[in-house]
Amino acid sequence: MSESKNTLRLGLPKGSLQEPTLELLKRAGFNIVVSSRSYRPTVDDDQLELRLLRAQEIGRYVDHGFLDCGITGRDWIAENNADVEVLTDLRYSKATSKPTRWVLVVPDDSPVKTVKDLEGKRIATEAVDMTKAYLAKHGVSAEVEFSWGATEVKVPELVDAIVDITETGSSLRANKLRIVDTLMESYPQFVSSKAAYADAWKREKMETLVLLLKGALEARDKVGLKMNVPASSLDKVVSTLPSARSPTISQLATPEWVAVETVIAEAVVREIIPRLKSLGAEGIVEYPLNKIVH
Ligand SMILES: Nc1ncnc2c1ncn2[C@@H]1O[C@H](COP(=O)(O)OP(=O)(O)OP(=O)(O)O)[C@@H](O)[C@H]1O
Ligand SMILES: O=P(O)(O)OC[C@H]1O[C@H](OP(=O)(O)OP(=O)(O)O)[C@H](O)[C@@H]1O
Ligand SMILES: [Mg+2]
Repeated sequence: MSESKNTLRLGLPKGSLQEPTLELLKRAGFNIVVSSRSYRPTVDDDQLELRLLRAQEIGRYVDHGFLDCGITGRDWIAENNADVEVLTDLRYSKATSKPTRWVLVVPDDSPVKTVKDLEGKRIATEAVDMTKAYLAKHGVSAEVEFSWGATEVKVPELVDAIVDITETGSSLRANKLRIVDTLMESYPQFVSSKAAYADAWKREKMETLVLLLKGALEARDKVGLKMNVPASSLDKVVSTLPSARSPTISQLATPEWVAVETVIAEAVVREIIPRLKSLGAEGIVEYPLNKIVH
């Protein structure tokens, strides 16, 4: 076991968050290979030592110091009451960039309208403590039973309501379920043990990782756009571009033309390009971005 000072042991979540997390690390510049059945992925950075663990357990293992740091959902860090340093929220999810939501859910045709209607009833969930704390906050006394998963199938035959995860809502629709309330929103977080945070080398390594991960996330839905524009329509072109900062404008060799370069949301490109074209822009080039670091 290499316990040398210059190694950072990072836990990555197996399960729902595995693929999006490896994809994000790849965009951040780290190529990770997970061979089948192996929970020790390899990475092209010999200062990193990786472990794949259940998302539910990473917070606890960081707290206890088996891992220096880890990426896992804020929901499980809170549920485990893990005493860790949160370096950052990482705004990605399984399928979209929306957060995971833990929701109180009943069958579409249930008479339950608010949490108060669950007085004396039964609720199944994987997040028992979160659910108990929520009921206590609302002064409702109901039985909360732990569910190992496939929780949607348990209403209405086994329980009156469930508290489960939703992202896109498709599982709820498929199971004809209705949301009564939201208990928590969660994104993955990058967390560190107190000891790793106090170690100058580890802390710097983690801060670099966080910078690269955030840069990769920031660039994810954006593209670069550059074009040549007649100087006479420059003002109109600039007001068409929804850039957060002003675009870069450079003079071309011919005085009547300028080059414009900017970063915009990929979602608006298909509307903007025809407008730029109609304003006389030429040589419009759209290119992908790997990272944006502010
Ligand atoms: N559909 C989803 N969309 C976004 N995030 C999700 C989704 N499902 C789970 N997550 C997030 O992934 C983490 C792990 O989720 P969960 O507890 O459901 O375990 P899992 O990895 O899906 O394994 P399993 O559900 O099979 O036990 C949590 O932090 C959760 O917020
Ligand atoms: O709103 P949606 O986008 O449909 O996401 C919600 C689903 O995602 C999770 O399941 P997961 O993929 O973790 O499988 P699981 O049933 O094994 O937990 C969760 O338990 C829901 O079933
Ligand atoms: Mg799951």
